[in-house]
Order: sequence, then structure tokens, then C-alpha cells
Amino acid sequence: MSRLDDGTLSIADDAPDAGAGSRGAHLFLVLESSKPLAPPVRIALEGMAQVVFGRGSSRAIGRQQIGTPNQLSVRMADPWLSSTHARLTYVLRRWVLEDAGSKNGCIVQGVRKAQAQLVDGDIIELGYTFFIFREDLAHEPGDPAIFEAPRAEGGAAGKLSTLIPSLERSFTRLASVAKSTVSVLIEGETGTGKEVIARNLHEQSDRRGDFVAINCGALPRDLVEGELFGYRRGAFSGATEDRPGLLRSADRGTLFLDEIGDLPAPSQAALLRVLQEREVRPVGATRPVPVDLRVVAATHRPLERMVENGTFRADLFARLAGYRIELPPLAMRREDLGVITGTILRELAPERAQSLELAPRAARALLYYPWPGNVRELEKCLESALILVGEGTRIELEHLPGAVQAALESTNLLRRSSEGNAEREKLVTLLREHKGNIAAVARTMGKARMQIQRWLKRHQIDPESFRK
Ligand SMILES: Nc1ncnc2c1ncn2[C@@H]1O[C@H](COP(=O)(O)OP(=O)(O)OP(=O)(O)O)[C@@H](O)[C@H]1O
Repeated sequence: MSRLDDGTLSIADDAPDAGAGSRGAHLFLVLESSKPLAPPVRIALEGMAQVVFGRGSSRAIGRQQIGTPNQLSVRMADPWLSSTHARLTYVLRRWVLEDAGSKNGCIVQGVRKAQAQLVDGDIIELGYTFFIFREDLAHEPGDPAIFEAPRAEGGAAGKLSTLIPSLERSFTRLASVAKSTVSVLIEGETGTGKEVIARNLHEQSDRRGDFVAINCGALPRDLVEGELFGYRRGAFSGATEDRPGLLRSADRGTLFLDEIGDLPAPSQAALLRVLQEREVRPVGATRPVPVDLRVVAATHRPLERMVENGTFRADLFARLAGYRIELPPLAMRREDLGVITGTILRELAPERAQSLELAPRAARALLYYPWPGNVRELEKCLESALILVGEGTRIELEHLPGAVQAALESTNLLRRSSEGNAEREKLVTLLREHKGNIAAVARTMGKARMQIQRWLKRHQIDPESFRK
């Protein structure tokens, strides 16, 4: 990034220390609706007194060298921003956003505000730019104070771009795990990108064999073992020829066992034997065949709980879970919505991605929609939007699926947001008071614990962050 006219330093040449603590407030520049491919940015607020937002000739984020110490300047080439648009100030241990007399105002959780005390997860709109505030995010002291998402490359590697420090660390660790033969268990809801991770592990592994993906839930129950381990001709009626089976086709490659929680009990035992002995015995064969497998398993089911209640073998679980990675649902990593949208647009429309833009209302809908189908649903949503846009370059709200549009019906959003904000602020206040003790919050509010847990999920509040 370039140096600003007023002497502010750029991202590249100014990265003050994030501070000593391992948790702290962060601001994410999630998405510029008029430039959805512009790289999103994470800003650590620790040690800062104030952030000043305004219009600049190009984007530049950095510490102010003159004037107030510990002041950060966020300049965007956004025509809807005023030259000094808003200030975010640390007052009495809270971050307060204040409109600095802007023409187009500041919107927090869908509501125009002259002043707002920010709470964890707040979505802030300044001009056409969307930010998310995180009050208490885990990070490492060595993390850069200002971090710009690396430009997504093509292929599976580009899909490992994230602004979330803990996820970034998990993804970085994958590179070294990939080179080993340790088995990997990937947990996450459907569509969160588990197969993307598995493919990435294979790509980074230098294993020369194939990547073979098996959906354990889709194997016909009575044919599981034949499909997996192969069979000899005549082993059963219909076995008219020798078949090597899926496991052997992954020899010297990577075996991706998707939906491993759906594997029937007898096949769990047989698979365990293969992993222990590193050999496969095809159905009807007298002698086993050696195999060199690297196993990556994935599940959307709570495998550990299945072990506890006896529906999944503990010894197989231990074999599979050499290294575990959990992919959060998209609604829990909204900070990455811009990163992921950029990757998807580049992949779906490589030639015209640079010229695409999102109408602010469309961007707002993407940010508020809960994405039950996770990244896959976002991908489908953008795919259909691009078809509807046709030769055009601007994705309008009307180009998005009805359910996504409904996240925004403006009056609804405004009403819901102000009610929702009150609910959320109350929760945050009580969590602070009770140091994250959900039972105590439930008692004070006269509600069931489960209800509080539902609200925490809805508002994406992590009670852990209050338990310091
Ligand atoms: N970070 C990302 N950026 C862009 N696209 C992504 C990302 N993560 C996942 N995708 C895309 O989302 C879709 C779903 O991903 P994937 O199949 O890996 O999910 P999954 O968790 O394995 O789903 P399931 O549990 O249903 O098998 C794929 O088309 C994938 O390319």
C-alpha cells in the first residue's frame, strides 16, 4: 500500500506489535461492495486510542505519525465516504463509534447511528465498505497489527485464505502435517470446505498416488466391504471379475473418507484392521495385499460423542484423529465473507471478476444471511447471481436467492436489528458481569440455559471470551 498525502504510513511499512495479550479487540475490513476483490484486512485495536475513517485517493491503513499518538487512519477510495467520516475511540474500556458529521452516516447492525458502543460481532457500514468488530479475539502476540488477506490463488490452496488468527494458524500447520503420514480428521458442518482441506493436504503431500474420495454414507450397506477392500472373482454371486477396491486405488496416494461417522460397525472393524496392518484383504481372497495409505477422514457428526455412546469405535477414532482440524460454520467466520466471496468470484468468472461489483444492499444481505449451507451455499448463490447478471457487472439484491434477499427486507432488518441489538447488548452486559457463566446469566434473565445458548449462537457471541 502507498504512503498517504498526510504522512500516514502504509500497511507494508508499518506493523506495530499486536501487544502482549493473547486476546484483544479487532476490526475487520470485510468487504468493499464496489470492489469485492479488494483484499480484506484485519486490524488489531490493542494499544490504539482512536481509529479515524475517511475518504482517500486510494486505500491506505496505517498509524498516524503526526497528531494524536496511537491513532490509526483508515482511508478508502470510497466516494460514499466523507473526507473525515467517523471515529472509533477507546473510552472507559469500550470501543465507541461516532459519526464525524458524515454525509451518508454510519450504520451499525443495520441501524443508522450517530454514536454506538460496539459489541462483539457488530457489522458496521461506512459508505460502501463493510467492517466487523470483534471485541475479544484470540491471537498471538507476534501477529501483525495490520494484516491484509493474501491474494487468493487458484486451486485448493487459494481456499485456505483467512483473516481469523486461530484458523490461519491451523491452516499453516496443515503444510507440515501434509508432509507426514499422520492421519487427519476434519470436522465441520456440511459445505464448510472439508474436502477442500483434504485435497490441499494431498496436493502438499508429495504423495504420488491418487486422491481417492469415498463418501462412506453413500456406500450401499451390504456392499461396503467389497467396494472398499475389493473382491476376488467368484467371492459372491455377481463377482464376475477381480476388483481391487477403492482403498487399493489410493495406494501411495490419499484416501479421503468423507462422512466417516456413517460407516457401519462391521466396516469400522475391517477398516481399523487395514490401518493397523497396512494391508487389505479383498473379499474372497486368501492372502492380504500390502497398501501404503494416507488417510484423511471428515465428518459433520459429533464423532467424539458417538465414541462416548458406543456408535463409533474408540480405537478407530484414535487411529483417524492423528491431527484434528475443525472448520467453523460460515456464520461463525463472517469476517472471512469477503475473502471467500473474492475467491469464489475469481473462480467462477476469471475473466470479468475484476470488473464485478456488489450493490451495497446485496453485500449487506450476504453479510446478514446465516448461511445454513455454509460456503457451498454462498458459492451456489454467487453462481446463480452471475447467471442473472448476464453481461452486466453489478450484482444487485434481486440477483440473489429469495432466502438471502429476505435477510434484508429493509424494514424487517431495521426492526429486527434494533430489537436484536437490545437483546445482544443485554447478553453482553450480563456475560461481562458474570464472567461468561451461562447458568448465572440464565438465572438473572429468568430463562433456561438452552435459551441463552441459542441466543449466544444467534448473536455469534463466544461466552469463553468473557471468562478471563
Ligand atoms: N474457503 C473457500 N473459498 C472458496 N470456496 C470454497 C471454500 N471452502 C469451500 N469452498 C467451496 O465450497 C464447496 C463445498 O466445499 P467442500 O465440498 O469442501 O465442503 P464439505 O465440508 O466437504 O461438504 P460436505 O460435508 O457436504 O461434503 C466446494 O465447491 C468448495 O470448492
